[in-house]
Amino acid sequence: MVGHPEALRCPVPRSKPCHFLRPCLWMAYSSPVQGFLQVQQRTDLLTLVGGAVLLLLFCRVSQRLFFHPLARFPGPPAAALTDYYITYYDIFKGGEWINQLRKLHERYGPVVRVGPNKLHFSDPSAYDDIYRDSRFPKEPWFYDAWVSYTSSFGCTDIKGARERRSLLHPFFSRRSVLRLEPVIQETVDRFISSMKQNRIEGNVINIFHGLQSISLEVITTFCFAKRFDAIDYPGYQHPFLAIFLESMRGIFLVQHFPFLRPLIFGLPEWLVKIIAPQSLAFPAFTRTLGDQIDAILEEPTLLEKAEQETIYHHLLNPKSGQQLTTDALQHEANTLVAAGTDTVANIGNMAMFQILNNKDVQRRLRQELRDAFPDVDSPMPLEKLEKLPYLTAVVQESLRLGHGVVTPMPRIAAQAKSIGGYLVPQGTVVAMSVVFVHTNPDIFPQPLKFDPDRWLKETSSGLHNYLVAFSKGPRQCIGMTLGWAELYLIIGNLVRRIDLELVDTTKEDVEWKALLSPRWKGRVKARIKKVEDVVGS
Ligand code: HEM
Repeated sequence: MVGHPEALRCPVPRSKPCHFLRPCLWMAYSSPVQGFLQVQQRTDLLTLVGGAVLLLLFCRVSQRLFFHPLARFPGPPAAALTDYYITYYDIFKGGEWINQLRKLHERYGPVVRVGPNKLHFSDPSAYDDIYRDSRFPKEPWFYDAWVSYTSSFGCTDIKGARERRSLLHPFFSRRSVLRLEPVIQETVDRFISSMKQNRIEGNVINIFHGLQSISLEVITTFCFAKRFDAIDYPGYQHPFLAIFLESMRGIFLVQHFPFLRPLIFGLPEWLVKIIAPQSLAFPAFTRTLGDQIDAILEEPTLLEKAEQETIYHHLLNPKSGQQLTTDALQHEANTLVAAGTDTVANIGNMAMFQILNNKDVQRRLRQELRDAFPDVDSPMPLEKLEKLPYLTAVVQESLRLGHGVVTPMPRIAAQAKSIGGYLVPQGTVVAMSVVFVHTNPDIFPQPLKFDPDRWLKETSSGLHNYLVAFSKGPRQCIGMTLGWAELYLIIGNLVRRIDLELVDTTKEDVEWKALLSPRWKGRVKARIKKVEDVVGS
């Protein structure tokens, strides 16, 4: 009706305006004035909406700060208001969340509110309360980002996870791992041969990359009966390993900004390459593993022809009673390869640095291994390595200081429960990084010192309860037996059969930032001093 004569004629239809009012009314409904009024109305509307938003915000802020069930727990107000508090340390400060957690616990005590609905604990007693409770599911917000919701790792449904674990369990049993020991040994042998070759060429070795290629070879052989031949790559830098590391960064990004997921997976590759090239790593990672699964599904005889049993024998076993979709097979592959590669390499990296950096540890370990295997040519069976007390203590101490997974793994308190002595309301997201158990000075005096002897004292039997690198409870690491086996065989063989020395490496090189696992700030570099003997040379 704007500007319509009818509209001008009957603004006040029932009362006849006096002469004085008429021009005023005309003015009021003429275009410029009406425009002004419209602007006015719009401003009013904006003010109204703005006011409503501010009111809602005010209510939200007050609810989170003063009336939320977690309001009584101490912590920074910013964390009580938004989960982006953690995002800031995880993403913008690049893996600084654990350091910030340390500061928060120093300031606020053993329990800190780290998100609107999240608590983090630092008292070791809380670890069992959280992770051993079979009623506490994994938190979907955290685990969905791994694009492995139907896998053993990513499944947040308690019953679903139990079923998947029971399907996988036979493969990870002690008996299975012993049966597969020759695969690990053969991989370590190839690695030692390649190190000898590097020595001839005068190359310094990046220990972490070397160990990553061993663990990748082992897990892909176990999964798909296929080697990636990562050990044969120059500098042990198989492209898959670079993709793998980048994809971890991409996952963290998607975790904090879930709206990015359809962008990464939906947009054409050329566009993502321009906008966020690093995020392409994850699709590339899953594609590489997807290709392995497609190959098995197209040619099932690949598994039959395999020299040893593989994980996919179990997953595709019709007798299991579980029919896995292609997506589920893919998710499990993502999980197994990621979980089996980085963890072992990280702990091994810490172990080799500490051994080579500490002459006394190196001397005692070598002596024990020499006594057990006087002939350097003789095989070093896992069962015999496991009986060596000092080697065992070195592995334990490496697990303690290498941690395994450092980012706090969140669980949902399915019921109100006392955790670390604090009554936590039902529905709260609770977590505790293993770092707070492994570096607790009351349990491990001088916690940052690499001291294998702490595991050998008569009083140390209770210490095992506080070695939680593989976590605890119903979602404890399913590959724990395999992880231990790899560490015994890698460390035992490397220390007994070659004489390594560090090159330009200091303890700052094993400082880390948290990106699920520790991400080393530097590199542990070493070269062979003397070859006592090398298998396959
Ligand atoms: C030293 C080596 C290893 C360490 C320190 C380690 C540590 C861990 C930790 C802390 C978890 C619990 C994660 C969570 O709470 O969500 C876990 C889970 C898992 N790990 Fe390991 N791991 C190691 C080796 C392996 C290996 C070799 C495999 C073999 C594929 C493996 C497969 C898994 C799987 C499938 C899960 C998920 C289990 C579940 O949620 O039910 N891990 N690991």
